[in-house]
Amino acid sequence: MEHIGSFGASSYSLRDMQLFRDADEAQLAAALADCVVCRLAKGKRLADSFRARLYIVLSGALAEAGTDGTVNKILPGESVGEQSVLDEATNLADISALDVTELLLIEADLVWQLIDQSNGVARNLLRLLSFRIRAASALLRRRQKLGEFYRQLSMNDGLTGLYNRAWLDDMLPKLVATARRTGGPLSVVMIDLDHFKRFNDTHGHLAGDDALRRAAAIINAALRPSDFAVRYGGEEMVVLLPETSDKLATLVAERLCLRLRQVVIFGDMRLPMPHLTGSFGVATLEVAMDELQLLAAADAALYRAKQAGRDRISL
Ligand SMILES: Nc1nc2c(ncn2[C@@H]2O[C@H](COP(=O)(O)OP(=O)(O)OP(=O)(O)O)[C@@H](O)[C@H]2O)c(=O)[nH]1
Repeated sequence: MEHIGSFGASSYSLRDMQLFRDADEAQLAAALADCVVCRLAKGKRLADSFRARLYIVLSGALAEAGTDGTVNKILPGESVGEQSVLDEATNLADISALDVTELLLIEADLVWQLIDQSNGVARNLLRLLSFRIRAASALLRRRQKLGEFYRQLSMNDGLTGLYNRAWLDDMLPKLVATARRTGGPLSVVMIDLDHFKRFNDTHGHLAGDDALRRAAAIINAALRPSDFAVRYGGEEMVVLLPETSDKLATLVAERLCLRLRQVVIFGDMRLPMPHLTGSFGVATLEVAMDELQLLAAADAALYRAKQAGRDRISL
């Protein structure tokens, strides 16, 4: 960074600077006359490792790079470093010149002096900081929303919108632990669509995808808000039923089985497989079981439902 003279000897006007707007110009001009004006070549970083200072852009522009890849442009009349002056820390993280840039450099002591002497400067500084806090909060809110969006994406299955296997692996142990702690029942229903390979072979994979989406929507819509539907893999789904006994889970599975059977995939009954059916395996957590054994029990029950002729439930 090259020192090119004093502010008093330069042709720059205080009127154009946010921090000095509506403040006593003559008083400020006298106070700032000896301050250094320096020039930063295009692309050069504003390296300020040892002292907290305020910089006001006189011409050109600075780029302040955030840790999230955002770039904040600082234009003539705007300043950087207010916060580092106030908290006496050097935090001019990653600031570089977008163009040949001339800066007014004000040492921290002088900034404090100006604040003490001028209500206008103090007010402008507060306004600036308030604006920055608002901008930072808005950015934080945007990031939170984005984070929530990606969290949802990572938990849900892309085709059906049901929870995915990763969510199940995370959540089922927690549900099991809760059931153990409270002593309440926990049931699961494993669901497998019947003859789905034949459905795909007959109507094509895209129609198969569509049917799978329909089946998932039917199952999801038939559950209580406290239940969870998960795509377990392929055409297999799992329903988690907290606070649900084996008797109640059987009723739920029967309802799901009936609802699925009633769905009309193709209105034209002359087409092969105009309906979808599913087989359902019900299991309820027992004292010695962990989550894997609970799923294995539901899977074994599902196998029995398939063996018994499909389109039915089994315990
Ligand atoms: N369209 C579509 N098909 C899928 C998807 N995931 C799995 N499948 C198909 O589902 C079929 C499952 O076939 P199988 O495991 O043989 O079972 P099935 O034909 O349903 O027979 P049963 O289960 O014994 O009644 C396979 O053809 C898979 O390709 C998917 O996301 N979309």
